[in-house]
Order: sequence, then structure tokens, then C-alpha cells
Amino acid sequence: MTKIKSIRTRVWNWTGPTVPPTGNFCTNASDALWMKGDAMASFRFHQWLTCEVETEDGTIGIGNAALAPSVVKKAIDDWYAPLVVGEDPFDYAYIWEKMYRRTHAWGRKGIGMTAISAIDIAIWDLMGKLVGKPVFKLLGGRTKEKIPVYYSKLYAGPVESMQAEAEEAMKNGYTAYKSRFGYGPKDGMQGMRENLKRVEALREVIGYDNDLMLECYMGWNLDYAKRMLPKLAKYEPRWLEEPVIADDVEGYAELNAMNIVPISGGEHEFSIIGCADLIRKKAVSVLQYDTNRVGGITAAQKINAIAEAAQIPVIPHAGQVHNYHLTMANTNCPISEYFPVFDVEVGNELFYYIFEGDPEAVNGFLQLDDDKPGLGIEITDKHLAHFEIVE
Ligand SMILES: O=C(O)[C@H](O)[C@H](O)[C@@H](O)CO
Ligand SMILES: [Mg+2]
Repeated sequence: MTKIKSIRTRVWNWTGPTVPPTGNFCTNASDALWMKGDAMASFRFHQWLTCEVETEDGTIGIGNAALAPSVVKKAIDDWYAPLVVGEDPFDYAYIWEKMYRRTHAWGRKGIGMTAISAIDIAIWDLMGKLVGKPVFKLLGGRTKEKIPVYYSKLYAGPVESMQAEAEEAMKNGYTAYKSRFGYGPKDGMQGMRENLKRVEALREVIGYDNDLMLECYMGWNLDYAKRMLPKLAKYEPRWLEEPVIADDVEGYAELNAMNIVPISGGEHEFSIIGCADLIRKKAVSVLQYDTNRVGGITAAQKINAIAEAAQIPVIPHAGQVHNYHLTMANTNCPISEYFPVFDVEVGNELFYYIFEGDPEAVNGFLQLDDDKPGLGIEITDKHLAHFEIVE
């Protein structure tokens, strides 16, 4: 048995080219503020955290976090690493509880749970490498021949450019698409029409035999969403995502109970109990935790069981292998989100520039390798020129 010897955290600050922001690009929680300028600014993630957990025999497990990397690094270095070093990685449930309970006063959600997630993901990668098995084989194995994905981009812009992007994606074999709204409560009735115009335009391109999902990214509110839902119904969206801020669980439940369009959410929820609460309150019809926020693979797998008991499908936020392995190992996880490999825009794309081995979608599906131990990714130095790294 080999014990955990050290944890190495690095913050990767992207210094490469980024797609310049445009107006009404993606509604978000900042839209409710009286402010000028780029409301999406605080939701661009142009840095990432890598978290490498090494055992005495030199095996290294790789974890990661996208939220507030510089702060999460500090939390891991100062608080969580001392709790984990010296433990047996296969005692992962005990390690999770130790991290959760020893920082319970401040770490139950947000930064603390993100730090726990990064370490836990690394421990699962480590366990897979130590036993020579892919992580999904430790979770339940292969429940799918390959994983269907949905194309997740289509940020709001000129109608013609959105249609052109959808047409291009159609050529690549996707059968499900997620688009972002650009208008919300402060844009009034005209903004509603702009939103509906774009949904109609996308349906003209993808038709009605393909799934269309609509993303608000916490940029609407209960009143606006209640007014929009009846107008959206005829476009048959598969779900309406994060229509209200993450704390408005009652708002979620009221919108979901209207049963006009299934409501999805969870990418800004944390911990097993946080997600169980969304399920208990019937706040979502589709649960979308992100494994690198919610508590890692240990927490995500427990949440999958709770969601399955309630027959709520789980479609984790983001692509990325830490989510794919859970989707592969759970029948109640039908498809995966997939960020197409594009220039760096909001930052979801950074994963492709830091890691090697994240599967790329082919014809609307992606595959995991039965013989690749752990998560199947390594940190690459191919794009180091575009990063400033803080050890
Ligand atoms: O569902 C998503 O993919 C997230 O909400 C996005 O990461 C966010 O960038 C808004 O598009
Ligand atoms: Mg989302």
C-alpha cells in the first residue's frame, strides 16, 4: 500500500489570444446589476488549476478546478493538503469526509468544495493508475458503446452567424445543440423578441428531429422566466438551463412545476446534500453538477445514485474527462455536454490547451478507452508559451 506523499497545485493563467467580447453574448447573473461594460467579464475563466497528488511510489494523479483557481490553490496548499498527505488513496471516502468535516465551517460550498473536488478527482485518477484500470471501470464500467454528446456553444450574436455556426455543427454529425440567450429582464419586450428570433432561427437550421437546449446562465429571474416559458414552448426545447440564480431553489421549483419546458441546473450547486436538495424540491428535471465543483468523483457518484432513485437524469456541466467517466459508468447519465475545440472565448476551451488526452467528439459521440488507466489525460507542455504558471 502506497501513501499520499505530496500535492502540487499550479495556476495556469492564459496569456494567449482570446475571442474579443461582444454585447448580448450570454445572459448571466451580473445582468441584474446597474453596470456599464462587459457583464460577462466575471464569468470568463481564463485561468485553470491543476492539482497533482503523488504517492510514495511516484504515481501521480491529476485533478483540476476551473472556479477561482488562485484562491482554490491557496485553500489546498494551506488547508486541504495537510489533511490528505500521509493517507492511503484507496481510503478515498474517509479522505473526502475528513476534508469536508475539518473545513465545514467555511468549506461546504464554493471555494472549499471546489478544492475538495480537485483533490478527489486526482485521487480517482491515482487509484485508476495504481490498479491499471480506467476510472469508469471503478465506478460501474461501460454502460454505453460510446457517449452521445451535445454541441455546446451557439452564444448569442447576429442571427445569420448563429445559423452559420449551427449549419457547420450539423455537418459534424451532432444531433443536440445548446444555445445561449443574449437578452434578459433589462432588455424588456424587445429583448424577448430578440431571444425568440434566435431560437426560431436555430430551429430553422437544425429542424425538430434534433435536440435544442437553451441556456440562461443565471441571467433571468422568476418573473421573466414565467413570461418566457409559454413563448418558448412551441420550439420544444429539451431544457431551459439556469433561468434564475443558484440560490433561488424555490424559483427553480416553481418554473419546473409549470411543466412547460423541463428546467435544468446544478452546475453552481455544491455537495451531495446541495444536489439532493434540488432533487427533493423537484427544482430540476435535469441535474447538471460539475464534478470539479460538486465534490469530485466521490460526491458525484453518490449524487448519481440519489438522482437515479428520483429518476432525474444527470448530464454534468462541461465536457472534460472528470465528467465523462461518470456518464460512461451510469445509465442515468444519458449524454455529455461537449465544448467544441475552439479559440479561447469564455475559457471552457482551456482544458484542451492544458491537458492531452481529453476525447474529441466524432460524429456526435465520444469514446473512452477501456485500457487507459485513470482518467486518461496528462498535462501537456504543447501550449506552455500561452500560459503564465504560478506554482
Ligand atoms: O452550461 C454551460 O456550459 C455553462 O453554463 C457555460 O460553461 C458558461 O460558460 C455559460 O455558457
Ligand atoms: Mg450552464
